[in-house]
Amino acid sequence: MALLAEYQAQRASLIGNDRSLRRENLTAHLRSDIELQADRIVRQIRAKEAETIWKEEHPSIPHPFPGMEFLTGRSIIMKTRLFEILSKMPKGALLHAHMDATVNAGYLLQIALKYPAMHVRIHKPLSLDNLSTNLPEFRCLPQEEFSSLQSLTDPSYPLGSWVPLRNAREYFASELGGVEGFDKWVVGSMTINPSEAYGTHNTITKIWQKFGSTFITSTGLIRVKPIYEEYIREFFRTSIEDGISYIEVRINFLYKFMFGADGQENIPHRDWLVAVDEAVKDVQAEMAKQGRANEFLGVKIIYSTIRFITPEELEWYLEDCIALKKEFPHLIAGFDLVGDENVYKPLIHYAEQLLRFRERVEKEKLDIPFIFHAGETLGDGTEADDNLYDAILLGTKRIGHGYSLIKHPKLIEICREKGIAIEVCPISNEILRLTSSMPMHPLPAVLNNGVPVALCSDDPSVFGNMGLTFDYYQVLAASEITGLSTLGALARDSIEYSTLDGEGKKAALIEFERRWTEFVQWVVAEYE
Ligand SMILES: O=c1[nH]cnc2c1ncn2[C@@H]1O[C@H](CO)[C@@H](O)[C@H]1O
Repeated sequence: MALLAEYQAQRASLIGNDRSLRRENLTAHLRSDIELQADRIVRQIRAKEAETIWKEEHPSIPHPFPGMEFLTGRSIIMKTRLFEILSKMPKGALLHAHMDATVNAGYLLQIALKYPAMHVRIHKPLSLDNLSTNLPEFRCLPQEEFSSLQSLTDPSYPLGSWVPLRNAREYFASELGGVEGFDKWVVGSMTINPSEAYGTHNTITKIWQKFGSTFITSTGLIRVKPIYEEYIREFFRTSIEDGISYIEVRINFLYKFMFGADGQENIPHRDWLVAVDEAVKDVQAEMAKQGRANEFLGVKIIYSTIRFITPEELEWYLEDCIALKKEFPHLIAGFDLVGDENVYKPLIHYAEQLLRFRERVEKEKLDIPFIFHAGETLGDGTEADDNLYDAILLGTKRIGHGYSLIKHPKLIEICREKGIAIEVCPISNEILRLTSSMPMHPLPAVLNNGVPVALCSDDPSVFGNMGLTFDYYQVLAASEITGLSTLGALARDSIEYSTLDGEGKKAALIEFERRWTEFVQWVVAEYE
C-alpha cells in the first residue's frame, strides 16, 4: 500500500508540474474566485453535452463528436449551451481576418441588389449539373454600358454578355430554382459547403481551388465603393455583437482601383482607407449613442498583396504601403503577403525588397512591422514550411497561421522568447484540410510550449464561422483541460500582441478586464 501511495504522490506531482506549464496556469494567480466558479460550471456543461447532444443521433450527421468537422457539426454546435455561453464572451481583438471574406454572403448579395449598375454574366450555359462549378462573374458598369437583357438562363442568352443583377435574379430559370435558386447559386459560389470540403474537394490542393474561386466571385461585388462602404460597416457591427472590441484586418491591395458608383474603375487605395476611417467613426458614433462606446476600440489595416507578384511589382506595393502609412499613420498596422503558400512564391523570393523596405522604414521611423503568413502547410521542409525561417529572420511581429511551427523546436523557442504571437485559425485550418478535426490540431502543443496565441477566424464568410465564437467553441470542446480561463488568457493575448500602442493597449486591457468580470459573473448567475 505504501508503494502505491508513493506512486500516487509522484503521479500527482508530475501532473501538477506538467499542468503548471500550460498557458492558462502561467497566469493562474490572477484568477478571481468568480472566474474559477464560472470555469467549473463551463467544464460541467461541456462534460454533460459531450455525453448528451454529441452522442445523440442527428439526422444526416451520423457520427458527431465535440470538435468534429465544423461544416458538418455547425448545426449541433449552435444548439449547445456552451455555444450560448461563448457567444456572450468578450473576445478582445480579432487579429487575422481577410476583409473580402468577413460579411455573410447572402447579406453581400442583398447589398449588391440595391445597385442597378451591378451586372452578372456567365460563359457556359447553366444547368443543374454545373451550378456549383459554373460561377457568376459580377461587374459594376457605367450607365452607357447598362444592359437590358433579362435572363442568364434563357436559351437566347448570348453567353458572356452582362445581365443586370436584378433581372438575372428575377428571371432565373424555374428548373434551376427561380429566385431562390439564384440566391443559392450565388451564395454557393462564395462559400464552401460540407460536401465540397469533405467530399469532392477533400485535399489541400482541391479545396484551395474552390477557396480561391470564392474570392474571384465575391471581389466582383465588394470592389465597388458604395457596396464596400456598407460591407465594412456590417463587418464591424457583427464583430462587435460577437464581443470583438478591436480589429486588425488584412486588406488585399492587389487591384490598384475599386469601382465607383458610376461604374468607373478609378477609386485609388487612399480612398479605400478613407472609407474604413469613416466607417469606424460612424460605427463608433452608433455605439456611443447606445451607451456602448467602450465596446468598440477601432480598426487597423494590415496592408496585404498576393505572393504571386514579381519582386519588381512588390516594390510598387511597398512604396504604396509607405505612402499610405504616411497619410494614415493610425490605420496602417503592418505589411503581409497572402495566398496559398504551397503554390505561390516563398518569402525568400522577395528577400531583397523586403530587407530594403525594412531598412527604409527604420530610417524614416515609420512603424510598419511585417506580420507575415507563414507555415500554413503540412509540408516539412517545403518552401511553405521554410517561410517560417524567413518570417522570423525578417522580424515578423506575429505569424499568420504558423501551422507547421510545431515541427521546429528552435523557432518555438524564439517565438516564446521574443513574444512572436501565432494567429491560429482553427476552423480555417480544418476546412482547408490541414487537419481533419480539432482534436488533431497542434494548437495545444504550441500553446503549452509557451508561445503566445491569438485565435482568429480568417475567412468567416467563406467558412461560416462568423465572429470568433465558433473558433473558441471548437478549441474548448476538443479538450478536457482547456477551460474558460484558457479562453480568457487567449483573448487577453489578442490585445497584448496587437499593434495597439502603449496607452491604447493599456486602455483596451482595462476595458477587457471589466467586461471579463461582468461575463464570468453572468455565467455564474445564469448557470449555477
Ligand atoms: O488562410 C489564408 N492563407 C493565405 N491567404 C489567404 C487565406 N485566406 C485568404 N487568403 C487570401 O486573401 C485574399 C483575399 O483578400 C485571397 O486572395 C486569399 O487567397
